[in-house]
Amino acid sequence: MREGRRDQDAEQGTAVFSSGHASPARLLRSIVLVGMMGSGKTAVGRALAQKLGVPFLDSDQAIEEAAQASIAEIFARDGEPFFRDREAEVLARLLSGPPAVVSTGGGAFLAERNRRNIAEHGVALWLDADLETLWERVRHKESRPLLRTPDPRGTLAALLAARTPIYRLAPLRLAVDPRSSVEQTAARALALLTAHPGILESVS
Ligand SMILES: Nc1ncnc2c1ncn2[C@@H]1O[C@H](COP(=O)(O)OP(=O)(O)OP(=O)(O)O)[C@@H](O)[C@H]1O
Ligand SMILES: O=C(O)C1=C[C@@H](O)[C@@H](O)[C@H](O)C1
Ligand SMILES: [Mg+2]
Repeated sequence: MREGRRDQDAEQGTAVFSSGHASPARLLRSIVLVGMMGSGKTAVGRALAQKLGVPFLDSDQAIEEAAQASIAEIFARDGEPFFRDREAEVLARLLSGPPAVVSTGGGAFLAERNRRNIAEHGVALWLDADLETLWERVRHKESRPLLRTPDPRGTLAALLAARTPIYRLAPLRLAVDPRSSVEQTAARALALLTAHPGILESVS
């Protein structure tokens, strides 16, 4: 790790990190990033995992690897219900391992079975971004099949409105500041986790 020490704790098999002035700490539960497409779950999740010295896992990427197909291809070929079943299976598998940062697909937290699984094995952290920020980040990408509509911005707005009450069920929320870089947002996520009991255990 660039900014701090990273050891592998032989007994626990989990990483111990110390970054900047913080004391060394061990991640006790997986951090599961939830929120809309474009909120930064993948980008921020990867940076956060690096800071914590734990594996980074992404349910969308794991589905694509297992299916040897892109998410857009799976949606087109097998339909959304099939994708949601694979998403639940993959998420359960990713959550069954040692503590990690797990980024989910934008719809994963909507399913009760996934919320239950996440609460059992980890803690959900909602990346709460506003419509403008989300739209700026997703508008030039073709990879999100749910936005392949005649009015993708309107679709994004409708999804945001419908999903926000469910994302609010996450125990942790980070308001995404569009002026913050991925690195700065990951640092803010780490500060939030450090302040919340039961997530990081001091090992000093
Ligand atoms: N804090 C940030 N600052 C600048 N760019 C960002 C930030 N967070 C994410 N991005 C960029 O926005 C785009 C979307 O981010 P990302 O793919 O991480 O979203 P996501 O929440 O994983 O979306 P999905 O649910 O579709 O997987 C990417 O190009 C990413 O690099
Ligand atoms: O918001 C959603 O429902 C989705 C978001 C992406 O991460 C992918 O999981 C897929 O495109 C569906
Ligand atoms: Mg993602």
